[in-house]
Amino acid sequence: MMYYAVPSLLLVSYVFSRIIKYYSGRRAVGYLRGYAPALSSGSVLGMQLPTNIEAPYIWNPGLGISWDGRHGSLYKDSDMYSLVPWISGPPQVFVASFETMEQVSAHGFGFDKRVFNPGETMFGENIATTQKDSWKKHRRVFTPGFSNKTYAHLWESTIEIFKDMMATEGWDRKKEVFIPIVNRVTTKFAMSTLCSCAFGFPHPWSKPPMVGNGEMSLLECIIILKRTLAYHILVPRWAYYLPIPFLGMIENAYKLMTEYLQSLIAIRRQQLKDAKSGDEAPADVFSAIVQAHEGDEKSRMTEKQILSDAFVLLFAGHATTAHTICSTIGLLAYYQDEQDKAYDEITSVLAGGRLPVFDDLESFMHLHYCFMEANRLFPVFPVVLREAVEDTRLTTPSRTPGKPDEEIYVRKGTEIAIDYAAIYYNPRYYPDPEAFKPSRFDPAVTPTPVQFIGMGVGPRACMGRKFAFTEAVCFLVMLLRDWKIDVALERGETREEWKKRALTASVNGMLTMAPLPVRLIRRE
Ligand code: HEM
Repeated sequence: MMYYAVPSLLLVSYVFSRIIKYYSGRRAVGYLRGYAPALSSGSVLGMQLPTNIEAPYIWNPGLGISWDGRHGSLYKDSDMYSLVPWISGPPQVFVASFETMEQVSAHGFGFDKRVFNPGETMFGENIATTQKDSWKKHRRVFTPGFSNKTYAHLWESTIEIFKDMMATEGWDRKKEVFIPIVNRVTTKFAMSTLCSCAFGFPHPWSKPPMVGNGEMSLLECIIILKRTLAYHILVPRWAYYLPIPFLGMIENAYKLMTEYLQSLIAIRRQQLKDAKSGDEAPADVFSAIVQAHEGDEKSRMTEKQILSDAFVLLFAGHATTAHTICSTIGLLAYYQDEQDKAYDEITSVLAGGRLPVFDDLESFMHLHYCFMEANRLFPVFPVVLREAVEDTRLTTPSRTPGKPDEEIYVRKGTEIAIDYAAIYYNPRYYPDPEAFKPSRFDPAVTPTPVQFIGMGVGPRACMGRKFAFTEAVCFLVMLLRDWKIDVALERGETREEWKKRALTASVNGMLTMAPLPVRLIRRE
């Protein structure tokens, strides 16, 4: 009898604790209508298990819930719904209206970055994860690195790296080039420009920087860390000492990245010291971060924070831009009329076939709009998370004209998911949302242009916005100036079938494009 009593008691108390979790979760989301999955959408456990988002019963929505549900099927008749998990994860409120997004993104309404942030598991607190005064400190440290001098240098470097890429790949000697996976090219390109202009060290196309005495490239090391982030959160430290090859690989990548960043920091400190006695010091973002180990209390950071910020810069600064340049190329390959408009703009600005200069940036507005529209159709972050840091009120306009705003009271600890994907695919905000229409952002064509929110809104909006636009526009000008981009069809495939195969994406931490095949045809 006793044999069964203990397990039964444990089972009963577990079930009881889950019931309490569910009901306190319902109270936390102000009893907002929604779903009761077993796991919350960002749950680490859920990332490893198969996901489903079919209403009415969603058991594991997974990180892809916003992207998979971008056409709004989960919202029914309101712009808010809740996910209250009963096994693991915090209660969540998903919001898909501009008004609520602004409320949650602004300071002072009781919302901030999440207290437990998976982005901190590897290297600790950094600019993208921290809150309040600590965040202000990180932001202050980064700011001088994002100057016009940086952008002008970035423009020049983009041109140089573009030429290096063309020569090294042998494309500059060809009339037609087949690129089976554009994603790889744009990733390497964005990494090269970031290394040169944010970190101040070269990343030649033929000889990318290596980590750990040539064990693997810097890019490969970052990719391993990105793909295995969930293990860092789930697996306890002691497990890495067990003879399990997979965990050994993660630990090795982590160790190599730490050593690499520490050596970069040491070299830069020395350069900055030498510069004080005459040499010219690099004035990039990395220098700004590295120098934060000295100075007053207001801006001094620990070695751990410096290392974590350097890693975030390395990651956020290349993967996001690479993804969006890749999707822009894919869309321009398919929508030839938009590519023609971009080409006409380029030939009119670069009359006489001259090279573009940084001062031309604002003249390529159609390319800006193409990049924004690519970001709208394939947002790198389909959802952005915040947390209620106090009990607070959340409102959203009613969908029924004349009815008062919907209002709920959320408890401290509730996660708010700003559903960018659902906003972007909502015809109320972006008419004909499936279509690639860059001119929807253009005030000269659309009297009330739509809003660009793809780099966040409010004080936590993207620091690298101008960096990304400068690089992307310059890269696209260089590419389209000399090459017509076209879809690369498989035998017997139609353009429509290519679109279904290639212009598609899935969530893998962030949104990831499917392998994108294109052809480049040299312009006469
Ligand atoms: C197309 C390219 C990019 C996109 C779509 C993008 C998107 C975003 C978004 C949506 C956020 C806000 C996240 C939130 O509210 O929680 C953000 C923050 C950030 N981004 Fe970007 N980003 C891009 C490029 C870059 C680049 C090139 C850099 C650096 C060189 C960068 C550095 C950062 C940093 C440091 C933050 C954190 C800001 C803070 O919390 O104060 N991003 N980005």
